[in-house]
Amino acid sequence: MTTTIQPRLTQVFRFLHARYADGVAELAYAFDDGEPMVERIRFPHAPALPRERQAAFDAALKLLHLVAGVSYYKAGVPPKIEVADGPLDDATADLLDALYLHGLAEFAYRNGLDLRGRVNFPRLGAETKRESRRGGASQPAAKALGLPHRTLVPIGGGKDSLVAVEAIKSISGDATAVWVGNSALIAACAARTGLPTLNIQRELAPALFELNQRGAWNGHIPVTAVNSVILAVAAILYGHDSIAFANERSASAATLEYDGQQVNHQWSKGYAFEQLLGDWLHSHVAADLDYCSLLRPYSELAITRAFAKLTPYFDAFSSCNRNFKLLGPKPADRWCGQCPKCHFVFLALAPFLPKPRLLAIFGRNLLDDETQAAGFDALLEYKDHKPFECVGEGAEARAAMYALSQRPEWQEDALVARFRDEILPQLDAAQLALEPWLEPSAEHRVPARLQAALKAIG
Ligand SMILES: CC(=O)N[C@H]1[C@@H](OP(=O)(O)OP(=O)(O)OC[C@H]2O[C@@H](n3ccc(=O)[nH]c3=O)[C@H](O)[C@@H]2O)O[C@H](CO)[C@@H](O)[C@@H]1O[C@H](C)C(=O)N[C@@H](C)C(=O)N[C@@H](CCC(=O)O)C(=O)O
Ligand SMILES: Nc1ncnc2c1ncn2[C@@H]1O[C@H](COP(=O)(O)OP(=O)(O)OP(=O)(O)O)[C@@H](O)[C@H]1O
Repeated sequence: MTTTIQPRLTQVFRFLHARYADGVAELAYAFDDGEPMVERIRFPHAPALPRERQAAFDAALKLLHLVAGVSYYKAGVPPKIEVADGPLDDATADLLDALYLHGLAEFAYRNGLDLRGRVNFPRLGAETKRESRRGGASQPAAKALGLPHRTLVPIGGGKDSLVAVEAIKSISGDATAVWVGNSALIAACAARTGLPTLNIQRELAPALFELNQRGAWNGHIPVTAVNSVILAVAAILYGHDSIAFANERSASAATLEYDGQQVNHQWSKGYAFEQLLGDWLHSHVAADLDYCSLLRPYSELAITRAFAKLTPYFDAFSSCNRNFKLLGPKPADRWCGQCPKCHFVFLALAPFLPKPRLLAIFGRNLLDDETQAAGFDALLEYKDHKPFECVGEGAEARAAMYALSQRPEWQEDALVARFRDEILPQLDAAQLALEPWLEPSAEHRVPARLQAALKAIG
């Protein structure tokens, strides 16, 4: 029984089954011979699936099962992984090995675990591969399905996805604002976009919370990967040919390096994961289903500059992750004002907004509060590493702070003055310009039909 299992002592993590009926996907997992833990994803008003999309849907659902398993696997991290459907082809196993290793790197680091050599998804053996090649079924090559030219744009309640929405609207792209979960804040942002909306519900297995209470391993999981594959299933089901996330260039930068391994809180928002999943969807699901990030060429500072023009969202959005907890009470204010996301977004918007406007958004001046010094120091990578949160690079935080230290309206505020007097003398002034951060880089996977939207951002 799951209720009696000691998760940290388990030997096998088992992927039991993935089923879909009437708009509900059921994903089942177990430790050892324990009771199934079942996660459910609900797709509202799900249309009947056209027959020509069935194989693509099945492939996407199978990947969702494997990817969403990361929430449960982490509770025990047993030495063996079993997949009831049988071993995986190399591309699928590579994707999952990378996701579980790098997406759980922060979890492993903070729990003193080492997952290297431990995460091994079962692969087809050489003999099986030879057999299947003889039968003509080697590496899968998915067909184009003639999916409608429509884009799913995920909404996270923060600034980034709203910049992506407005960029797509600026080229009159046909798009749906979509979000996973039941956040009222995200729903309000999605409604404000004026786009058609789609709200997919996700229910984690209650057994996971029981395991957590009984001392399971716990920590950060690569939630953007889970949301991405939920949207891949939705794209096939509802008929969209593209999924445009809003993951910035800075998301690829590691939070810290430890024992020769990069630990990146935002790994599944980074470019390496985008490439792995984008290629996998092309080869295993549909040649005409594109997965990309519309903000990939841009730094956080380029994005906050773009967001500073989107005034209609100012009284609806929040980047503070405390709003998005599944369990427990939500904060009274949209911005808690204490966490790394609040610190970073305040700092990164400050160079681009009139000061009274910024203070109205946050209801306070975080840079004139000495008690917040340690939080801002971590953002600047001064005496500390970057926080385990979705924040920009240390160098861009330093560039923003430097810009403020040159502005009369900011330079007397406690933490800006402290930066000027204590931190600035230790820095190389040539590395502190804001302008280079506003230049887009060339690296992205935005499909040709959406590339005009990139110009609306930069
Ligand atoms: C909202 C939040 O930040 N949650 C993280 C927090 O969880 P907490 O225990 O404080 O509360 P709940 O969110 O209610 O979660 C309860 C437990 O459920 C498990 N869980 C939840 C969601 C899920 O997808 N899988 C799960 O296993 C987990 O055991 C929770 O304890 O701390 C947790 C432990 O460190 C984090 O796992 C929770 O993070 C959520 C998965 C989450 O949605 N976080 C996003 C706000 C987030 O971090 N986004 C990243 C995106 C980068 C990436 O994809 O890696 C970001 O903004 O940086
Ligand atoms: N609940 C969700 N459902 C679907 N997509 C989500 C959800 N939460 C976040 N995302 C998406 O994941 C990506 C990364 O999220 P992130 O939190 O960085 O973006 P954001 O909320 O738009 O901006 P901010 O950085 O200000 O928080 C974005 O594309 C966002 O839309």
